[in-house]
Amino acid sequence: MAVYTDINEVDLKDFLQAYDTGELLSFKGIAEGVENSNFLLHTDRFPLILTLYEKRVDENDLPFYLGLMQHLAERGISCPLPLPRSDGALYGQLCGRPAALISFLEGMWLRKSEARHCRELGVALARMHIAGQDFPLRRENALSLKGWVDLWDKSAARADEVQSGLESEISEELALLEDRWPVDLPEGVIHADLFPDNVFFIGDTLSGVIDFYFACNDFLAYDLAVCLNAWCFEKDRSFNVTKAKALIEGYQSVRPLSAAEIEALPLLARGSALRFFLTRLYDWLTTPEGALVVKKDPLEYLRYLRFHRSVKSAGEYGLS
Ligand SMILES: Nc1ncnc2c1ncn2[C@@H]1O[C@H](COP(=O)(O)OP(=O)(O)OP(=O)(O)O)[C@@H](O)[C@H]1O
Ligand SMILES: N[C@@H](CCO)C(=O)O
Repeated sequence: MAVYTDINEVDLKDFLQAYDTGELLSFKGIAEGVENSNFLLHTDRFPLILTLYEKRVDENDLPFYLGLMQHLAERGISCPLPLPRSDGALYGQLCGRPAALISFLEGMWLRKSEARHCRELGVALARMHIAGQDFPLRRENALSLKGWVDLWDKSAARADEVQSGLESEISEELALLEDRWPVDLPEGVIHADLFPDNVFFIGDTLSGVIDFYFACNDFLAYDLAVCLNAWCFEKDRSFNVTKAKALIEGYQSVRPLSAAEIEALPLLARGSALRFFLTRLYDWLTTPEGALVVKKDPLEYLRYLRFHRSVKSAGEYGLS
């Protein structure tokens, strides 16, 4: 899954009238992803991805997400390019949902990544941060401290159903992060969800980045912390320092980190682990049994959170 909203040919053809796509030849739902409904369209001119935006995407944020993709693509970052409608708008409405067409990117996401891929990822992330510096729109990170507190307020009372002791452990963690969260690190536009399934490779070469629907303005080093969690733990949940070192070295080959960013990395990694723990926990507790969506395991991120809590300095991530 993810096709939450089904579409039919008549509605789709009507929607496509506002675009210059050529003739629709076929369309099919894409099973992967958990947030939005995605379809692959073939026209007599080019393949396209159609996305219908679901519960977590606020329509007011679409100009930011779609404008950002356009901005980055114009600066040579390989990411989907939104196709404008003939009236210039970057999205329309289909089956009662906001919907956009974006270019199809070649490549596949890696089911098993190696340190060399993490290095490429680091390079691409830093290039993206630099290309985003002059993006004129702004979007606060709705899933930073305040968002974490809101999510926790909705889940805390039932957290011990998932693992005993969670309620007190996470409450303490949140209080600590609220107390110590950095205030003055370099900021910019971040992707904020750069998991392996959002990064395409052709062979060993990174071919593109997708899914900008959590992008926002926040600390640049926080994006690196998201990648440390999403890319540098093995299936047995052990931390792979070789991958972390490669990721950070790749990043620093384009954008060197300041001393303050390096010092803050373990704390940022804790925050990032907590962010994904909390969204997963919320979904775990609220998604009805039998829903056609893969529920991601919150406890995976609890493990990562505990790991970073034990880290004394960024040297443990392979930084020399
Ligand atoms: N521009 C694109 N080019 C090629 N394939 C794409 C593109 N955008 C999306 N896809 C395909 O659709 C799938 C789901 O896309 P995406 O990750 O954006 O969905 P999502 O529901 O927002 O998922 P999640 O947030 O869980 O990663 C991708 O794994 C990929 O197979
Ligand atoms: N990448 C997220 C899901 C999509 O936002 C997670 O793994 O929890």
